Amino acid sequence: MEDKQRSLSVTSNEALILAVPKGRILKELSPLMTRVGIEPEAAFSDDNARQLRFKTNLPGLDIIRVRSFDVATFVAFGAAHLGVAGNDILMEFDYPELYAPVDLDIGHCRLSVAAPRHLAESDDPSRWSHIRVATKYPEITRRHFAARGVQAECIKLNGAMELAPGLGLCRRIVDLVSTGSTLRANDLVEVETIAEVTSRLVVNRAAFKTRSEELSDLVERFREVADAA
Ligand SMILES: Nc1ncnc2c1ncn2[C@@H]1O[C@H](COP(=O)(O)OP(=O)(O)OP(=O)(O)O)[C@@H](O)[C@H]1O
Ligand SMILES: O=P(O)(O)OC[C@H]1O[C@H](OP(=O)(O)OP(=O)(O)O)[C@H](O)[C@@H]1O
Repeated sequence: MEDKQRSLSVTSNEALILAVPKGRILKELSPLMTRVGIEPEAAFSDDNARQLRFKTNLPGLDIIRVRSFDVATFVAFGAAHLGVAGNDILMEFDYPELYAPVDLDIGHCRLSVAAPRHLAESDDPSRWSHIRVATKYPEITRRHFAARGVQAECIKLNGAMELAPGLGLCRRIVDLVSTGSTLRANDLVEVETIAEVTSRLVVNRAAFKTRSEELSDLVERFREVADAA
């Protein structure tokens, strides 16, 4: 309780900015932020509000709410000092400016290659030299297949990848899988796992040097809460 009421040791007039993803991760992140002692202003929980930047109970900390992929970009370019992003997104951008010190143990899923059931049953991956893949993750996909000498031609989609094989866009997809129900509902099967995914606390490396006291304090608070979960 004492921890929760601790204020930030602010070393600059400028508020620190925490970028959080809207959507599914926010549902898991909100109780974690409460345990860290961060209470956003009321408009943050109002789905109809058009506001994107919010004050918190901590005078030196504001929150911005952005698309999950954009969290990494805001933090990498220093527009936000820290944020929360899945390691799927961190792997896709591979920004050297990002430091990801805490696994928050939320947003569990995996990034996998999937194919129609009938194809997977007769497929021989050792014979592939070129494949076409629909995905939201073209960089991870290219790197993954290039590592074993396969050229992956990626078609970038932003959602509903599971439709692509059935409609002749490609034969394989790379997408996130959690329960597997989206794959099953579209008659696809997982062929291989590329990476296990959870969400991480990410910090801009330059900001971590220039505002180390405040940022280390926040990182430690998130670490304590994640470790206690
Ligand atoms: N089915 C899932 N189960 C658990 N975690 C998931 C799942 N799908 C995605 N995630 C995690 O949540 C993050 C955001 O998911 P997604 O890209 O689907 O965004 P969203 O919640 O639909 O919001 P938006 O597309 O508007 O940013 C992903 O980067 C991943 O880390
Ligand atoms: O294995 P499952 O439990 O079915 O979860 C996997 C689905 O979850 C994610 O989609 P999301 O619901 O976020 O939709 P979107 O990618 O179309 O935004 C992912 O892209 C899969 O489609």
